[in-house]
Amino acid sequence: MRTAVLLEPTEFELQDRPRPSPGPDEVLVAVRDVGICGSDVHYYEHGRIGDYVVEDPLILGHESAGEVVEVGENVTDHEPGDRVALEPGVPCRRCAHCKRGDYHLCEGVRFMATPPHDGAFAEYVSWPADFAYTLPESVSTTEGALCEPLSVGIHACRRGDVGTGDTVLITGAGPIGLMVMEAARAAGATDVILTDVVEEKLDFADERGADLTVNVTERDLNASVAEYTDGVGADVVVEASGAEPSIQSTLDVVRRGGTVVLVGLASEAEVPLDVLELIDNEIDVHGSFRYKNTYDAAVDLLADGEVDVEGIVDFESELEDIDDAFRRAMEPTAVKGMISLDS
Ligand SMILES: NC(=O)c1ccc[n+]([C@@H]2O[C@H](COP(=O)([O-])OP(=O)(O)OC[C@H]3O[C@@H](n4cnc5c(N)ncnc54)[C@H](O)[C@@H]3O)[C@@H](O)[C@H]2O)c1
Ligand SMILES: C[C@@H](O)[C@H](N)C(=O)O
Repeated sequence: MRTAVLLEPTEFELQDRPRPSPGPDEVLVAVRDVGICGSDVHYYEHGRIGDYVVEDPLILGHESAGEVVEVGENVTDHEPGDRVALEPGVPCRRCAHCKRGDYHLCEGVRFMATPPHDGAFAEYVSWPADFAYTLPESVSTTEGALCEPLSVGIHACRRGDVGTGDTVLITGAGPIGLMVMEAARAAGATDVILTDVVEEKLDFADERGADLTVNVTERDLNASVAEYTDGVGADVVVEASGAEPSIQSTLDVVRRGGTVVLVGLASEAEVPLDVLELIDNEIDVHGSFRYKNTYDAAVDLLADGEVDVEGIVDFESELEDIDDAFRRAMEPTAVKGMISLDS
């Protein structure tokens, strides 16, 4: 099968590798669509994310969907021809975190495209059947692949307990910020504010229905939020940029008694936050790591037309053009690139 393998930073090689066989509890999936995520781009550029280092050639790509072509002997709920979205993180199922239901926190998780585990820029992937979610006729495999970033958005909104009538401020209008906007709307938020430092990103967020966008390089965020919320502040602030000044600004724009959800990964592990402000204003601060139990919800939201994910795709490429696609994904105005495979 054809694969795109990252040999070292900025160097992909197209390789033919043996097609995998499904294990007894697995499905073999002919991959159709794979999104390019910021973490793929980071591995491509730098060869590492924190402690995760690409030491051996690695297949990137963890936002994927395709068609089942073969099933293992124990698999009863999938059959060849099913179109499925693949949840990329498979936990050990046995540790304390898995047993209490926090399988996304499993320390033995096998997460696609996180070294040393290969991802989905390949013609075929063999994957546990219970981490493959059947897509109804109305949901495309592009949308199936984008269940992954949508899941990050759903989980962040669940962590922030976003509810009916809420005003949600999202810092960072990249794909994750945009997916948080979709999930927040689906959860009942009536007012969504997005910030960014790139005007084109905010124009795009406007087109997608943001109620207010703020370019923080040009306008004072506190004043803009105060004006929009009559001085109250946002009910929930979801930080989706990873930029230190943005993380610090969250406490200034959340309302007293509100919630801050940190999704963006800061380049520095330590970011000063005013704990007295946090205590005085009784602000809940939550980390949000990947997701759990979101794929069924994501597929249902897509089937019901409650969210739009396909609209964030700004370019598509073939596997053979993966180098160009990654270079394009690195442009500051790029939002979401997809690699399409036709087996
Ligand atoms: N916690 C998780 O599970 C999880 C999952 C996926 C991604 N992430 C992280 O979430 C963040 C967003 O992901 P993405 O793929 O959308 O990244 P991205 O880089 O495409 O988007 C980030 C956006 O933030 C904007 N930005 C930069 N500085 C800013 C500032 N000071 N204020 C407001 N906006 C600013 C950028 O212009 C960009 O549009 C990244 O840090 C990523 O690593 C976390
Ligand atoms: C969750 C996923 O999208 C993220 N990029 C990660 O590797 O954790």
